[in-house]
Amino acid sequence: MEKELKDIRTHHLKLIEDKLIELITHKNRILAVQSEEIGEFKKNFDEFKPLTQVIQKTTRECLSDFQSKLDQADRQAIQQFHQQQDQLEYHASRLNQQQNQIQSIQELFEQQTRSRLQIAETQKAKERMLIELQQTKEELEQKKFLKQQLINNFKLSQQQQIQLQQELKDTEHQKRYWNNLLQEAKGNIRVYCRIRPNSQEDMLLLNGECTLVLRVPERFLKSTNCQKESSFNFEHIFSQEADQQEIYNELSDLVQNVVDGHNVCIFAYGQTGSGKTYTMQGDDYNKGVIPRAIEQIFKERQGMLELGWQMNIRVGFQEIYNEQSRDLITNQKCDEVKLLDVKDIVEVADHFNTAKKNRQVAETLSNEASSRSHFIFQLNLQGHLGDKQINSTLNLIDLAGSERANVAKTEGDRFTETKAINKSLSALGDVFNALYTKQQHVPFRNSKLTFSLYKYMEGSSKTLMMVNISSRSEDFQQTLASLRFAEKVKTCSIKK
Ligand SMILES: Nc1ncnc2c1ncn2[C@@H]1O[C@H](COP(=O)(O)OP(=O)(O)OP(=O)(O)O)[C@@H](O)[C@H]1O
Repeated sequence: MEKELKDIRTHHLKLIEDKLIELITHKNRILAVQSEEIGEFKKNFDEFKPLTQVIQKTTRECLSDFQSKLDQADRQAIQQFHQQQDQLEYHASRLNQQQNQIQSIQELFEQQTRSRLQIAETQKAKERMLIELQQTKEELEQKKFLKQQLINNFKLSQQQQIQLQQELKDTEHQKRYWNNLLQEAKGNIRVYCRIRPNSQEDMLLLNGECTLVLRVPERFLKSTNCQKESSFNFEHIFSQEADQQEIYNELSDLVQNVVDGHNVCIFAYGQTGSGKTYTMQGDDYNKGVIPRAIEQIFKERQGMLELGWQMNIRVGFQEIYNEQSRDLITNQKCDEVKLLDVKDIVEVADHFNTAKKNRQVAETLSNEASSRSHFIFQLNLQGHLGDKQINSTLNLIDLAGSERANVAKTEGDRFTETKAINKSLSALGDVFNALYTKQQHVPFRNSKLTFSLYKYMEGSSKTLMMVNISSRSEDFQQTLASLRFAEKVKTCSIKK
């Protein structure tokens, strides 16, 4: 076995060796062929070298020629590009123009569409208006018919109106007659009292609307010889709380008497500062008797004008100081004031302002003249309707401060003033007494005040004395004096 293996190996080795020898021989043959081919190639190369150089040169020339042609082509291409760009821009601008034109056309189109819509709406509105017109026409026809009916009714009611107006005139006449009777029943002279709101003291006690109790304050008990308490009765006593409207309500029927054709005098009496001017004139927010009376008379006049009356109103403003009378509009001394025609309340207010200014000037010249002088506002009413006539005057008087200073203790201007005031106020008391006790002789010539007012106080005239008093204990003596004066005036009406 081992021998067999050894033989096989030897055989194979022999085979490999043969193969290797064969390979090497083949290789050598190839190498020989190759070196032969290289020698051949080298020989060929040397032969082709000048040709190669010619080819290279030709190639270079070709390249340079090609390059210059390429440059030329480039330039041409750039030139063409610029030309085309110019053309493009030209076309672009044309395009823009065309676009703008298209836009304008579009806007025109939109406008047209809008106009068409508007026309359609106008058309609709026109149709609506035509319908409305038709309706109005029908309504007009109806109204025409109604108007004719109204004219017929109006003619009928005109006759009724004439009848009613006649009845109204008769009623007015009767109203005046009854109002006068009522005033006569109340007395031709009335005394009201108003307490100025200025203290919490209990010097004055109200007992109902007509009775007032005056208590003598402690410190005056020894100096006065009157009772501790005195009671006073008047037609009406206004408490401290009473406002301007409440006051006016109580005397507006007197003002009505003027419209009914009777003379009326309303006096505000009292010591300085007791509220006379406040009661008569008031202020911007609390109108007093004068502005309210003016309003009432103008209102009444309007009613009478509507009933066919011819009416004329005149006003005058007077001041009496130291027994001298002065017209506050002309600012001249006078015996009788000049009455001025007035159309309306505004004109009266204008004159009032002039009077106030003239009074203020005098006041600054002669120290508190307004407290020391009497102020008279006069309103004359004249009217006629057929055979009926009215000629009456309303006198609203803000008297000088009534304080009874001891004349003997005063000197100079104050002496003259006090004397004049005392004289005129006592003359007023005397005239009241003589008038309402029906004395033969009425001493109205005793003072400028009574002389100015006498003719408005006699006959069917009505007089109201508004006594303004203070409730402060330091004013006790003045309050007592005022109440006593008022009581004296009141007794005149009782004696009647
Ligand atoms: N009832 C009242 N309610 C409110 N204020 C009042 C009232 N009465 C008077 N006054 C005020 O008291 C002050 C004095 O009043 P007023 O001037 O009316 O007094 P008078 O009596 O007219 O004085 P004189 O005699 O000096 O003119 C004023 O400021 C006024 O506004």
